[in-house]
Amino acid sequence: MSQPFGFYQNEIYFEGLGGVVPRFPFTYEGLESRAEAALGPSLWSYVAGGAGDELTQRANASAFERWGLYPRIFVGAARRDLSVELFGMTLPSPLFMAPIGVIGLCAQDGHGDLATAGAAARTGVPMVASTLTVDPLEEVAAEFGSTPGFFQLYTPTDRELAESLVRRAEKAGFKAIVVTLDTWVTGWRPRDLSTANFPQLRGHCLANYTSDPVFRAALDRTPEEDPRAAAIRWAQVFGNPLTWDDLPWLRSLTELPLIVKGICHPEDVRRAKDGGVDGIYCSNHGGRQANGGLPALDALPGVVEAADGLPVLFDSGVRTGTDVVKAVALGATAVGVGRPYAYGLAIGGTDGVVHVLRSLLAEADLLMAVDGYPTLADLTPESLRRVL
Ligand SMILES: Cc1cc2nc3c(=O)[nH]c(=O)nc-3n(C[C@H](O)[C@H](O)[C@H](O)COP(=O)(O)O)c2cc1C
Ligand SMILES: CCCCC(=O)C(=O)O
Repeated sequence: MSQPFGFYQNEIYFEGLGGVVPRFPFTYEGLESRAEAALGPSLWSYVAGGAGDELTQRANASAFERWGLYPRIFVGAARRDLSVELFGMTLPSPLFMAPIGVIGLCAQDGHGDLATAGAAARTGVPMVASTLTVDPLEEVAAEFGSTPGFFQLYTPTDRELAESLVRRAEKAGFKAIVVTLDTWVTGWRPRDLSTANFPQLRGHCLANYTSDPVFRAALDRTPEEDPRAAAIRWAQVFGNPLTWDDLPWLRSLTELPLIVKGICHPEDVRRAKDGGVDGIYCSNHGGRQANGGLPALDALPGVVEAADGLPVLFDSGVRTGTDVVKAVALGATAVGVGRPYAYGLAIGGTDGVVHVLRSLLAEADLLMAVDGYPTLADLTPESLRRVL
């Protein structure tokens, strides 16, 4: 095994001995305030904002406070192993980067998807690339190095286009397809409404569409000649209110592992499982879609139980390494980080994302060392106690 994740702490201290002041913040609040300054009001409201009065968004994060980890003694957790098996791959840790649409814009040069993919290559932490990347999916995949990447599909109403996107993702080397089910229409987002964000962002969402032969064939004039017509066509095909009747078709799209994202109800898990999916992704989209809902963490145990051995990916509210550990203890196979890495990207490009990922992993690793949980398998619901 390469050096433990917790070694990041030593690196920072060594640099400190040499008088080097850390470039990036170590708390979520620190990331937020630096990112807000870097992004400017419009992008900040898009990334930081959520649905309604953001009750669910806040509840997602505070749900982690209601669980406390028991320390175990005399365990000798000097060596930790955070590796995890997922869809036949061995990942160095349970951490992955959740899909973030138009994240490209968060980087100074506007190519943040490529910078994020570069951070995946450097850390071994997989990126789930959104359908809404600013650069085409093939260019994003080319930056992954030996780290596996997953492709997140927003299923268009044009089935042929959906098939084409999946074919391209397969060809580009993506290792799994994540179909997001909770965003065929965007939720009520007051911050985006007050900055009239979406019409502006829309122009940057199109790369995977305008580079697609099926999408292009449906246009009278090329997107280069008539970008407005391409944007209109995109708005027409983007959102598909899928039903259970569509699951067999989705399943037939690929031989790659198929994961459905946005699942919180155990009954939905059972139906998805019956439909032959390979993984369940428990998430409420970081509180960006529906407000007033259950914190995703509170939905996780029911999802895990119903998944009955099927891998469960989780996100929504993960802010620290201890959050990662708690989600694993509650049964998540892999844990997605969202906004924090977008903030790292805004602050420092690839280096900023690498910093956020390494910080999360170092904190998780050191917590497992101090509290006596040498492997992920040692973390179970019995390791936790409800504290509030
Ligand atoms: C700015 C932004 C854009 C997002 N875009 C997508 C997307 O394109 N596809 C998707 O499935 N989820 C998207 N999500 C949701 C994330 O994948 C994830 O569920 C969410 O960020 C988790 O919440 P957290 O960031 O508060 O932890 C987006 C989230 C943010 C913050
Ligand atoms: C039109 C959807 C935008 C990307 C997304 O999923 C989000 O903002 O949460």
